Amino acid sequence: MVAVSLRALRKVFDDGVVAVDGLDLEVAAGEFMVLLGPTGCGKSTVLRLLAGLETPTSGEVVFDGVPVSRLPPAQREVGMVFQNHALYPHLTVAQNIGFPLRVSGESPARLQSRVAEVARELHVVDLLGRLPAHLSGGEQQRVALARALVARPALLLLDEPMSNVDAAIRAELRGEIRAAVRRVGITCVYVTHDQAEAMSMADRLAVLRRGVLQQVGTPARVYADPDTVFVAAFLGSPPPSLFEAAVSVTPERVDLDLGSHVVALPRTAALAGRHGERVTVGVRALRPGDALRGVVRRVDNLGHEVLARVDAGLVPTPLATSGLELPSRPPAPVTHTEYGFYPSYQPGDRAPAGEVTVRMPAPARVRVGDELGVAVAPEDLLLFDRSGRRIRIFDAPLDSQS
Ligand SMILES: Nc1ncnc2c1ncn2[C@@H]1O[C@H](COP(=O)(O)OP(=O)(O)OP(=O)(O)O)[C@@H](O)[C@H]1O
Repeated sequence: MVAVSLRALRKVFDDGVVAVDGLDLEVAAGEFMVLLGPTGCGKSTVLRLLAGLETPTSGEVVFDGVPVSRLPPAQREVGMVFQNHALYPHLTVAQNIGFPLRVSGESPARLQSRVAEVARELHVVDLLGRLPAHLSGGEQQRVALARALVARPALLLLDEPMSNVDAAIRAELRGEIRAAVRRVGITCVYVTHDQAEAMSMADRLAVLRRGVLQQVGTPARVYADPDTVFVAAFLGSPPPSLFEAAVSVTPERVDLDLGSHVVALPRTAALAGRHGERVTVGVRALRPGDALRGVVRRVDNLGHEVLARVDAGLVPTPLATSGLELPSRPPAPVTHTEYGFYPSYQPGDRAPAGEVTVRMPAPARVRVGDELGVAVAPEDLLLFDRSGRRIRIFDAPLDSQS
């Protein structure tokens, strides 16, 4: 197990693309770190820099305190599984797993014992005699992982390893991969653009945007306490609504004017100097109540709960202000209740303009076209300034009465 430090890491490709821009990141020995971000944000480039497949333009990759940026891949003790982790089709599982050791000239006895050992760890002992064509997607995945681990690397790098796997078994595989990595006991950096994968697998996750680190922390912390509007929007299920509001500060009170409704906010230092400022507000899911009223535009029945999208007449944040370059698909018009165990939302989806999501325990008698009241409490609101940085409204009360 190795501790990894990335120090002011920067990678500019020959065509001028800045893929990684001043990245500082610490990965503790034995930690499972997930790099998360939209396509093109530089995740794979970071992994390739760790593996030694790319050389940094500036900055340093450090393993256990030792700079390794100039070391070739073979000297870094790194195991990798990339998106197209093709197994060799004419070799058995055992031969596939043992392949890296055969190439490095390992003795047959040692090769065999090591293959047996890693096959036990990855639960593929029963598959050793099979050809890859006779394995399920999940089994191929485990074999690829075994092959990456057979040489006892100090660091495991996984780049969207499940992208070729059926969506249906991906959730199960997440748990399997996580458990296998834990059994083996190895530092791991895992790249994905799938927030569910990141949230369920990471010890900590690092959110990247255009090569710049946005936030790093435990999934629970980053989800609940995002530093930027980009992070809030990227880690949202259901997708957050983003809308505009104005702050009003008087000696007595602080209010947030949503247009159709005013919410009293705590009198805290974070808001003191912001009278008249327009802010971006993010909300994930609200409860029924009587603060806002609107018409239900969409209903998702998830079995255990019901999500209703309510057009509450809020002023949507322009995409430019939100800092999101995520593809925003036009919302499909939904004229009926959608049933399903998982929301049909994709990472980066946003609620359509002016709509908020209301979460209700199932069963809930709500239909498209109904009018619904919505509660809004200050705790539901994530506020961001014009640059997209979070305004933490519960920090530092202005006085003891607040
Ligand atoms: N060899 C290269 N030459 C020039 N530009 C490159 C090269 N490799 C990557 N890039 C660019 O660097 C940026 C980051 O790419 P990278 O593959 O690291 O992103 P990513 O977040 O892993 O995306 P994805 O999820 O699509 O794999 C992109 O703009 C990409 O086009």
